[in-house]
Amino acid sequence: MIHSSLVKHSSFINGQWLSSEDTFDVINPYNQELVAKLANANVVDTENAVTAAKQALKAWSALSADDRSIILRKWFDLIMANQDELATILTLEQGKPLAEAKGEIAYGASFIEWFAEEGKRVYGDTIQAPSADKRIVVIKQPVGVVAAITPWNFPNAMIARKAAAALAAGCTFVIKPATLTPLSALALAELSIQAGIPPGVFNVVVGNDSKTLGKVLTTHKDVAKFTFTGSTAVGKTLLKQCTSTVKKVSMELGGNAPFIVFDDADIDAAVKSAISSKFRNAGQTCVCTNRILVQESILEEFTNKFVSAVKSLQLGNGLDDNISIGPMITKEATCTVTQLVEDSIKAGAELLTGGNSDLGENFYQPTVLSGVTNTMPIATNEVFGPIAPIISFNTEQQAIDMANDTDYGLAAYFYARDIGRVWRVAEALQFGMVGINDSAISNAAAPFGGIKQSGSGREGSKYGLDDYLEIKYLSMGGI
Ligand SMILES: NC(=O)c1ccc[n+]([C@@H]2O[C@H](COP(=O)([O-])OP(=O)(O)OC[C@H]3O[C@@H](n4cnc5c(N)ncnc54)[C@H](O)[C@@H]3O)[C@@H](O)[C@H]2O)c1
Ligand SMILES: O=C[C@H](O)CS(=O)(=O)O
Repeated sequence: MIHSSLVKHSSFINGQWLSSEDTFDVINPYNQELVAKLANANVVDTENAVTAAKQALKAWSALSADDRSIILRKWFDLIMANQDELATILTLEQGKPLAEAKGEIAYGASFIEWFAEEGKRVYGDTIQAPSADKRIVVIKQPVGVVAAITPWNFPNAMIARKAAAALAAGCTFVIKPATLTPLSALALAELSIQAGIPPGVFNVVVGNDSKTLGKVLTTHKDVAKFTFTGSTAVGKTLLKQCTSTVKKVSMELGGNAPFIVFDDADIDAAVKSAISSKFRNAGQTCVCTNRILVQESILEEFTNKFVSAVKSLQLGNGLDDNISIGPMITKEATCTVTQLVEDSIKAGAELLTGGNSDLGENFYQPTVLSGVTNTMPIATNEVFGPIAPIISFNTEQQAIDMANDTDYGLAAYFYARDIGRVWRVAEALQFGMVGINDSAISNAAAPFGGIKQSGSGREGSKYGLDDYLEIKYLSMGGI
């Protein structure tokens, strides 16, 4: 168990901490030890959270963007002042190495800093009217109460990335974080109090009956907008549930990122980039490299250098120094990747390094498979684990066709130096985000999001507010 003033044990609704006899456990993925027992929210609690957000909306949206900015900036300052403690809580509930957890806290906070300023840049229009006695004005207003559901793999940043834009736009917010990793969200709630965010503006509902709580958030008539980050399968279910009240919806879903290495690439740079993109968060990242496509003429050189680098990665407890890969989130997740590897080897792939680990039930070694085809399970599924499948190709068009042969369209990466190739491949790849000689693509200034079955909408950047604003057209006659 962890003892910190930022560790909270119940939902946060209308500025109050809820209590309940019914509890659920938060478990440390490293050793399966109990981290905390939390009060389990129910339907009524969730409805009360929406009501609190609706009641707080008028006053919060009536504040000037500057006044909201001051409060959000204070929230950012408090998060950064508590970065180490927040990171420790995050690693205890999610497992990632502490250095990555600290990075996630700063990354999540950067969206609050970004939208504290961006909220001041909501602009409207005046439009030339068709007749002299009319005037046309376009204004933008906050959509209203926003409900959100987020995943376990980035338990701080996925919430901050949404709440920052929603609050800056003048909306109020109800979040149901992942059942496996609720502590980071509750710590943000505690700091929201200290920042002066009024009761009802930021509400956190925690519970282990996601389906029931999610049904309230996707069907409640007072929720104007629903935003989800998670798997494509769950996203489709929630999207359907939102139709009954025609909510404004944004979806950040699954991915199947290709990492293409062409024969004109800087191979050493490509190896380093592929390692960080593949093994960040033990491969449990939506924009992780999922398939490595290497041109035949450089396949041996790239593979040898990549395998050598993988063998230097250290598996262990995220709280310890010099650990590059922590545990996977659950035993079930480990079993899933084990099956994907075994099925691909049966289909003809070769294990170059890695495989099962004796460190514990949630551990799987950083693994490289060669001789993989784009139709093997390890290439067609979102692996969400520390497995690097290497697929060879001959021509540029073959690489593009293989990269695009997926229902996902979130992130893609490629390494090349010929300027003509860079433009041809960048424009041909069917993904929302493309890293060119770069795989560190996530930041608050850029529009994060996907196409196809990776979702809709964008988070971060000047585009990130659009999802939380409604356009209103004013027609003035009789002038
Ligand atoms: N595109 C992005 O920005 C992004 C970011 C992070 C993760 N992801 C994706 O999320 C997935 C991994 O996260 P996960 O395992 O938590 O995903 P998940 O879809 O299983 O769960 C996500 C959230 O939905 C909740 N949930 C699950 N079933 C539900 C239901 N029937 N009704 C209501 N809520 C429900 C969970 O409790 C959790 O809070 C991967 O596919 C990954 O690619 C995408
Ligand atoms: O897993 C999904 C996250 O959005 C990854 S990132 O931290 O935004 O790159």
